[in-house]
Amino acid sequence: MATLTLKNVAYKHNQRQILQDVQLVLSAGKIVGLLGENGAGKTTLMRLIMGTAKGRGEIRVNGEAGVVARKQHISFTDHLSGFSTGMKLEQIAKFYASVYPDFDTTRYQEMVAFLELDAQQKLGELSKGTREKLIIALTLSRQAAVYLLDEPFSGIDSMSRKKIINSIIKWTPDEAILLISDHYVSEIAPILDEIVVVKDQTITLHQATDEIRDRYGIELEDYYEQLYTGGATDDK
Ligand SMILES: Nc1ncnc2c1ncn2[C@@H]1O[C@H](COP(=O)(O)OP(=O)(O)OP(=O)(O)O)[C@@H](O)[C@H]1O
Repeated sequence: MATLTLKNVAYKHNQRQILQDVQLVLSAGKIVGLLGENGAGKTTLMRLIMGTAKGRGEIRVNGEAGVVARKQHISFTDHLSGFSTGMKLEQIAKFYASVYPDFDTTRYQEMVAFLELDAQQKLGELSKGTREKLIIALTLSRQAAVYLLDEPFSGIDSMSRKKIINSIIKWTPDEAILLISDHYVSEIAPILDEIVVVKDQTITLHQATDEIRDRYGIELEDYYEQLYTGGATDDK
């Protein structure tokens, strides 16, 4: 079963403390919202989990702490920055299939059809939203324990958002952990099992969404808003 644990994780950039004292335990079968304001450190946390940023502390995925072993269990597409803009989508998919033995081409083709991507289009021709759809298709087409989606809804219109949410529900394996970051919770609230809030350089809250609704009798959006206006407390 998939597990992701972070113990005493800290990260500095140019002498500036970005994250510190980060503790987190996530277990299999959960869709987890990683929430926080601009610059809170959500992307940094994903890059630390993936091993593309190096910090202090211990990060384990399925018990593996070493970066190479850990990476094999994680599917994360870091903004496709390594690909040239002239590459066609079908070439990118072929590259993924050749590099990742766990890449499921059938699943990818299904997602391409569902998200209405054009395999002949070039990366540089994609709109922001279409690019996000491609990232989701590539990321979820791998068979991994942990999936990381970094702000898949930025710049996305509401129809595409619904499609993306539906693809997440349909294609995220039941036994995996999906960590999905966003500034706002409203867009993804219906599919989240847990939320993790990054604030003041650390994780200030990790709670099940059912518990929030049951205990406080309010929707996730309102609860999250209260965290910033001082109304909600974390007494976990
Ligand atoms: N490699 C880096 N180069 C420059 N700045 C960095 C780097 N790594 C972290 N930072 C800084 O760390 C802070 C957190 O950034 P990060 O992108 O993780 O936040 P975020 O929560 O994902 O924000 P956003 O929601 O705006 O994407 C920022 O102040 C950023 O400038």
